[in-house]
Amino acid sequence: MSTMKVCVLFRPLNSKELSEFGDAVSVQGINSESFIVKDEKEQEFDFTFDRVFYQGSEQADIYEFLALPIVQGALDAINGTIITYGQTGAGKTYSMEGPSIVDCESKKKGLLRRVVDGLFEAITNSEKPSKYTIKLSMVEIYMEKVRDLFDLSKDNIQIKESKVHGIVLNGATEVAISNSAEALQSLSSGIANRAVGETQMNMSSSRSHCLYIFTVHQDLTKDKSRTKFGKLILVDLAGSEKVEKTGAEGKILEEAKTINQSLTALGKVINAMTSSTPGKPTHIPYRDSKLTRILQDALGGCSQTALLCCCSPSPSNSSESLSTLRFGARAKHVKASVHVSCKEDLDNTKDATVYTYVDESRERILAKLRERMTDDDVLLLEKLFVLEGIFFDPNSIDEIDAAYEDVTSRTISSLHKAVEELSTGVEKMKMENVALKASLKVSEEFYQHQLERRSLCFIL
Ligand SMILES: Nc1ncnc2c1ncn2[C@@H]1O[C@H](COP(=O)(O)OP(=O)(O)OP(=O)(O)O)[C@@H](O)[C@H]1O
Repeated sequence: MSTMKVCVLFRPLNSKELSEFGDAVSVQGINSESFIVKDEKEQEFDFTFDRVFYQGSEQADIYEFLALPIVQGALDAINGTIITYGQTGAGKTYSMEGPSIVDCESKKKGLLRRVVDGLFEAITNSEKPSKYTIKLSMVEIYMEKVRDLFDLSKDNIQIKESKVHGIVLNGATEVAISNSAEALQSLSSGIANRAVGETQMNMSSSRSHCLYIFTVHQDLTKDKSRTKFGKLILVDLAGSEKVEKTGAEGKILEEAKTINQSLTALGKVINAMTSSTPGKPTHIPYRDSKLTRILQDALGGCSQTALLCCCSPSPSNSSESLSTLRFGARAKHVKASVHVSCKEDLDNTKDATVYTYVDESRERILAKLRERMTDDDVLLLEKLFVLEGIFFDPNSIDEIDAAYEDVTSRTISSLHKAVEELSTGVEKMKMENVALKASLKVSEEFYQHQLERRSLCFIL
């Protein structure tokens, strides 16, 4: 099942484009999925995506088509990512925030506000006997450093991985939000902090990636033993334009290279997912950038992803628009399956709660067992597997992590020690070699001397 939805948005022409090129556009729509784009040489390129939003499209339509299924997924513990991609000024932030996050007429509200409203609306209307808790984190990635937008003093957040919670931003502020108004307040303070950070670091927001991370915890109240959680990440990427080609120097060039690296990493991850064969493990290079690492468990494989390729319709930007569209076209081939993150109490009779992380392999094993056994027997085996450590027991994850780190650091230090011992041994052997050579030389000279004496005696 393909869960990568790729859409294209052509924003309206801006005043600069109108004054330079009038109302000329490089895009010719065919229908709601296909269009043609002309490059500077008037060469035409066909594209087909899941949906095209032409100039004048409604923000509500974009939300409903692109984001709503992902919002619903997050409430069902399916991780999801919504990414806006495109050159600076193409409409990424406008799509996320609208013209302003707070002060904005209802029709123009961006994805963020609609996602928040969608989450709380679904919770209110939910017939499930569940208790939901939503938490929000906001971070910015600039020059490969992750900064907490709720606390600018945390400017180098580390990324960790836990088997229970997946990718975790170590120490990043998580704000509990219980309604749309609270969410809006937090979002606007994060966005204001981003502007403060921009001034502090003398950079532009278009040179950093901004991530809005919503975590939805769901406790099934009737059966307190089950907790599900889904993560929904909205990503407003840095501008994808090729600044290197413009002859930029110094800091701007460094920024451009870093952005390029992380967008390339994103492209590689998408390509790796695209070329993967079901059933065959493929290496997906999530660790190549902070961006892909953070998105690891909310991108591809086990999650639902949507990419909004934002483009200018102006002929003056056709080259950048084509580059954005090619990125989107590659992403379009992603095939993935949906995965549910779920912690489940398997033994309510015990004081200590035993949670089991439901992963795909475990589900596969259980499905196989269910073919031959009764549900009760499978449940019993499942408990046994947890006790025997055959299935993962997330309660011990911290201990496992700590033990793993411990073993790793012990291995590294014993390797260091071995290298030191080897170097000392080599030095010792070198010195012995020098001494041996010297004594050999003395012996040779002595022998030579004896030979000369003998031959002299013989002559006499
Ligand atoms: N869908 C749209 N409808 C109306 N105006 C838009 C739309 N998209 C963008 N604009 C206008 O274009 C301007 C630039 O858009 P925006 O700031 O969203 O670009 P961006 O891609 O986020 O750029 P950056 O990389 O600098 O963040 C906005 O100020 C907005 O006025």
